[in-house]
Amino acid sequence: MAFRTKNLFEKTTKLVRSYSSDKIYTHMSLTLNEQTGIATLELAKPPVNSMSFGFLSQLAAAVQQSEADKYKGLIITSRSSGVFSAGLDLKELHHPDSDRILNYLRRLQDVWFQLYDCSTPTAAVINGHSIAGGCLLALSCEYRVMVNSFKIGMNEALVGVPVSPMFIACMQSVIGQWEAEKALLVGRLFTSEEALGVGLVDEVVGGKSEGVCKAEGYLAGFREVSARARGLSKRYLRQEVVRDLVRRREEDVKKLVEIISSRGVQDSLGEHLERMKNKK
Ligand SMILES: CCCC/C=C\CC(=O)SCCNC(=O)CCNC(=O)[C@H](O)C(C)(C)COP(=O)(O)OP(=O)(O)OC[C@H]1O[C@@H](n2cnc3c(N)ncnc32)[C@H](O)[C@@H]1OP(=O)(O)O
Repeated sequence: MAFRTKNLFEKTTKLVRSYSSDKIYTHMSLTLNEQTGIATLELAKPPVNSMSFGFLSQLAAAVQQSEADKYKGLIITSRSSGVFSAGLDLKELHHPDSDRILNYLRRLQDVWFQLYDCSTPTAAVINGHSIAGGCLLALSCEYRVMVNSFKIGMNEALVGVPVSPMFIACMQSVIGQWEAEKALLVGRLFTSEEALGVGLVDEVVGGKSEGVCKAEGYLAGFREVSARARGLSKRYLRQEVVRDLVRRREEDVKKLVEIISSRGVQDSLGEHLERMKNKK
């Protein structure tokens, strides 16, 4: 089989520069299978694929690349065997500079809109823990297959941070209002099997390669379907959620900055970071 690893930086220099002056595509790789037209985006920011400013910029560029090059599908997975993504980089949220946190959250919104609203068929192979922002990333894809023995969910309640509207919208759209409420208000992390039970993931498998096969199977299901009609239908199906969040995005981001910067939330974040340090 012919595989080609793209140097995304080369192809998207202009785009990437407009997002960030960070050196780009150091935190992930995008590999196109030229036979199937399906690309795999492998997250590779050790140790836990935390979503720093630079990570989000690269993710945005990779999603744009998949649209621009009209990939037949995009599979998002992790190079780590234990963590899909630990979510937002807690260091970005703790004692933030006011301009940086504003731009950071705006970038998070941008990435989410791009991925959630992209016409490219998307699938997540969740081959490790997938927490908060990591769960958002998986839920923004159309199809999720999860390797067993890991945890997935949005733990904001346990971190002491409110769950933001786009996280809520995504969770609601996948598991429904009541299940979302029950999970989000206590920051529940589901095992792979529990996630399957509640519909948070579509399949549970024994390992990553099996997961990739399942994801390829899902994406191959669109081979006979008009890409244009499919892309438009996806947008129509998701437009209500997108429209509402686009309309209120600036209001949401300013409110979130205010909340995150508050003394109580900063104290909780500090305690959470301390707990993680001390668990060793
Ligand atoms: C929109 C605005 C509001 C949004 C609010 C919240 C959204 C979020 O996404 S907040 C992030 C929430 N995520 C977490 O709370 C995850 C915390 N991490 C874990 O539970 C574990 O690390 C995990 C289960 C993912 C993996 O466990 P291990 O494999 O045992 O690794 P370690 O715990 O030893 O971690 C290794 C190393 O990584 C650091 N780390 C972990 N998570 C994060 C993170 N989200 N951001 C930054 N850094 C993180 C951890 O502290 C360790 O660092 P060192 O001690 O320096 O090695």
